[in-house]
Amino acid sequence: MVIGGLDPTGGAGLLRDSWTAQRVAPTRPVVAVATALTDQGRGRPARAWVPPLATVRAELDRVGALAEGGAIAAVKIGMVPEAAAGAVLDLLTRLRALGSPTRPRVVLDPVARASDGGSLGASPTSALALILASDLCTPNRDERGLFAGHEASVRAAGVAWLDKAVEGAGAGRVCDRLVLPDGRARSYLRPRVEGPDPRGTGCALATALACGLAEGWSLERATKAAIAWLDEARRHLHRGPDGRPHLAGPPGSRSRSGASAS
Ligand SMILES: Cc1ncc(COP(=O)(O)O)c(N)n1
Repeated sequence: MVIGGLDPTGGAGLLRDSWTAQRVAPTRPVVAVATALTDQGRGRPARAWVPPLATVRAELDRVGALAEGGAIAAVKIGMVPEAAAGAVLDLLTRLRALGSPTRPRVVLDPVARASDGGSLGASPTSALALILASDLCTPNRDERGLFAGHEASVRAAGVAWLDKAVEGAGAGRVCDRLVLPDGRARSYLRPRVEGPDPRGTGCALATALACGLAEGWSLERATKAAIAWLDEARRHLHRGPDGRPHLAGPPGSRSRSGASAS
């Protein structure tokens, strides 16, 4: 289950999530709800529009009903504009009320800005409310700055935290750090994959992680597997319709040449 914005270039957002889930967990059906339509990648800052809120709410209600029937194993949430934040929070509150094993696990990848510029996500206050109602939050460096000082409430809410690309990994290396709600931490230190930084890596990692959680894996195992999957995927880039390097498209699509697109 993926909830987020539609980036028509497929670099990030719902298309990226859906293609990632199809590659990582090909037998699992994907259900998607669009919280926004975006226009990005023409050398201008990204712009976003929210579909009629009643439609978004109706779609999220449908997801809530599917989850109550035990049909949703995991949820990945990406871009949530301010106008849709209340509706998504209502869904997360509804999911949290479900008992195990019906309750889907929720991975939230906060999206504040597009890498091309342009603000996309909800206010830090609304985003924090969504974080506190999820199971794992995967902010990038800029986004985690928005939530500095809230670590204690995040932990108290039972939410794990994955810091990507933490400082001090050393030359040619990269390290992500998972902090569990009980304070235990696990570091994933590995060689950096050389080459351009493609779009949508945050979306892809969070979705791959949700796919692992859907299998019933622990956070540590799902994180390790998702990081390994993304590191490999970074080796197979193509130039997207926006001229930027993208991860591969849906399974079966050819990875076009021009992998070193910048
Ligand atoms: C709909 C949507 N979701 C997420 C991102 C972040 O991705 P990126 O950092 O590649 O701009 C984005 N630009 N658009």
